Amino acid sequence: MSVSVIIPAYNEEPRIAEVVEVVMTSPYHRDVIVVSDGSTDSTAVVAKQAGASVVELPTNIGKGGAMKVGVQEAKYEILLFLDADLMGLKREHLQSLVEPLLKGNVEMTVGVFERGRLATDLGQLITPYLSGQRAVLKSIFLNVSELEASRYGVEAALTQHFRRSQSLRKIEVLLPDLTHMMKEEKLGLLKGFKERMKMYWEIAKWVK
Ligand SMILES: O=c1ccn([C@@H]2O[C@H](COP(=O)(O)OP(=O)(O)O)[C@@H](O)[C@H]2O)c(=O)[nH]1
Ligand SMILES: O=C(O)[C@@H](COP(=O)(O)O)O[C@H]1O[C@H](CO)[C@@H](O)[C@H](O)[C@H]1O
Repeated sequence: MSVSVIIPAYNEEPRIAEVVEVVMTSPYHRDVIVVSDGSTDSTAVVAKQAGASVVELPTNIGKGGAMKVGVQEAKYEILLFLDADLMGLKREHLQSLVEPLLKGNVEMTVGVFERGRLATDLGQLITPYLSGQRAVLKSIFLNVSELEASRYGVEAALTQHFRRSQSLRKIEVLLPDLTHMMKEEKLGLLKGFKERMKMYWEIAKWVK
């Protein structure tokens, strides 16, 4: 069975190729969609060169909106979401994320970094439900309301949807030796911290 991979990306030119290239080597990830969310750098060009289908949004609409646009383009029922700034991604990680859905055991997996880097491991230990690495069924994703407006609240909203349901099943899967680049590393300490606070505010709105 095939899987659609959706990678929302905002100004990820230096990082996107590594992620797309790994996904392209995987046997069942035939549909690889990068949604460049109003990027002002060459994210879209680099993603295309690496082999992805690219949707270029003219303005930045936020992560949740970008994911929804990607889902509307997706060919398959199993969706795999990945962040564009992962460091150390391997085919085994993709397999761990999608296998429980391929077997029909659950409707969503959430990937948790393990032994990546202390700072990102700790973050995910405290709030695993925020992880951007997850596989979910398309029909369920499309049932969650207001994801377009959720920005960084998208993962919290998805997790809430599962918590409230009697029937939907999810599991956490460990992703060894994987990490991502933190906002402070991408943007500098001050701007990164400001963006982090904005992100927490966007998440808080969805934790009801
Ligand atoms: O407005 C935005 C902000 C972020 N992203 C993407 O969403 C993913 C997670 O964002 P980020 O790395 O900023 O989150 P962090 O991991 O630092 O919390 C990355 O692929 C970003 O490029 C996006 O598509 N639109
Ligand atoms: O884990 C977290 O607390 C945040 C912040 O991670 P960093 O402090 O930048 O390592 O990152 C995640 O949360 C966002 C909101 O759910 C997701 O959109 C990101 O994909 C995810 O990396």
